[in-house]
Amino acid sequence: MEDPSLASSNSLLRTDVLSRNAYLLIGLATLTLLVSWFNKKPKGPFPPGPKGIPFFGNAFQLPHSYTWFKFTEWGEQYGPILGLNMAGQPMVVLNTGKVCADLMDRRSVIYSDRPRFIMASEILTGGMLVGFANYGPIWRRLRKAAHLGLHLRAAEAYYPIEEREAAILVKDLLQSPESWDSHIRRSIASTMFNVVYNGKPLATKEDPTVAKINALMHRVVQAALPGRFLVEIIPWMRYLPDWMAGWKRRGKQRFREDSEMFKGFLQNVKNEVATGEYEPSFGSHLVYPGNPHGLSKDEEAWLAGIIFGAGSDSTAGTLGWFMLLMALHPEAQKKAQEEIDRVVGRHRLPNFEDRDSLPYVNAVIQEVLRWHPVSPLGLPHRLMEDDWYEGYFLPKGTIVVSNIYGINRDPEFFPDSDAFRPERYYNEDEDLTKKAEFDDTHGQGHYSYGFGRRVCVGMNLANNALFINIVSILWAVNINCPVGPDGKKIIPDRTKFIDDGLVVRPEQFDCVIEPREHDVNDKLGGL
Ligand code: HEM
Repeated sequence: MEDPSLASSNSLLRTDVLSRNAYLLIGLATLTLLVSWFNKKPKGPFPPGPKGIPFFGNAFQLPHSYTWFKFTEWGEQYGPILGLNMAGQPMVVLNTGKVCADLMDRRSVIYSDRPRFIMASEILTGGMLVGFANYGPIWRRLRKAAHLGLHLRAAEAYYPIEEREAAILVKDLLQSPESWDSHIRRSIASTMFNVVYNGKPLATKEDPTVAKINALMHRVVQAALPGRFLVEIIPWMRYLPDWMAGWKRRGKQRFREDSEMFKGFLQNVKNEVATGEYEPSFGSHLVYPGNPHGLSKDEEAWLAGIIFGAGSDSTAGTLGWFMLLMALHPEAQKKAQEEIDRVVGRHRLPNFEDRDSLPYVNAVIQEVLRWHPVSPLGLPHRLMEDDWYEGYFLPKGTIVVSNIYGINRDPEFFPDSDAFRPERYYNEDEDLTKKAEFDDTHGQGHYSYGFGRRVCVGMNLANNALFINIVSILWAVNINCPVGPDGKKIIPDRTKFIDDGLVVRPEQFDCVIEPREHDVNDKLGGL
């Protein structure tokens, strides 16, 4: 979704004061790039990759969608570390877990920066969007505060919110199963909103507050796309006075409005904390007097808002893949349900205390995350110093992309990798008491949460939300493919997806959701 207030500045050639001179500026940018290109003397060989065209290199060879398939294909041809030239900007794509871990985990001290996003990070979000922030003092403060509120133990404080929302989701699915996607999105938005700000469950996924935060996230992601703003190619334009640069003026105005919005949300939490009567939330942890994170008021407000924004669509998108995979794999669904019935019984909804006794359900969750990560290429890292790896020279400033989709399907670690097989998370005789080990996956068994110091800071919260929703859905309902007039199953196309720039989720598909027992609704209690 494009923000109309910024849209007028989105194209490179518009009727802005500057756009009249756009050709001149593009010429200047080209000249600058050419000069720096010819002056560059590489200190060693750059990793191999497809041959590009003069000056633009491989910039026009990347497809607009399914990029991860192309990277996987190139990886098979050129090796685990693929070198690309994006019009003078060196970029490497890492195609195995080992290379990702060697560089982004084990050398994280120089692989943890992000590429510079002038419009998206510096102007629209004042440098306070933790996921885009450069590796420096602001990011360190934000990340530390985020970690304090979301680490494994801290995330347990949000169990009651997650259990309540999962129960509401089940009730909604039983009432109007055809709207399953909306129910999932409402439930996760409500979970994340309450985890961050606390309050009441949200009534719909179209809640105006949520819609505003989502719009901001989309605005930022759109602004980060290559070619959106000329300033990304000619960085000195960042210093043009506002009266000369409409795009900058409008961006700053947006930033002021969004800052006010986020401060308002957090003020409500502050008011509650001041009364002494409040439920713990990420926000209450941030504003609690005496907390040691050292954030400014603006940083606090932005961190809370962005945690909501980063957590909602990613978790809901993963649940979308879960629904698809359950419709496609009734045998795995049945096995998980049998385990749940054995451990939990049929008289109550599952809860977090059941988790350790449900190894097969946990394996289903790992396999969903592995099979289709919502962020197939993660977020790009940027190399902060010259580096050497396996005889290749990687210059400072290289953009480093992890092909998470491809790595999660590396046949060496995940044989028959296209198959949905939760059993792969157990040892060979599929003894559910013995977990299989997967090196360098931060204990996850897949790479979907990224790497190094930039690894997803919300992964514990995401894993918790996925567990309680998945186990509750499987306890309550069966998910099946619809049957056509010819009596045959209508199988959803597992290769179709929506990529909205933030997450990749399956294209809308029909499935039949039915209660596992006629009185399942009565067992949900007084919701
Ligand atoms: C299934 C759900 C999720 C997936 C698959 C996912 C995946 C990712 C990935 C791949 C990255 C980039 C890591 C890197 O740069 O190497 C990331 C970063 C991030 N994620 Fe998640 N995420 C999920 C849920 C969440 C949740 C629930 C939250 C918040 C509570 C969250 C907050 C963040 C933040 C703030 C960053 C930026 C970290 C930084 O740059 O320091 N994510 N996530």
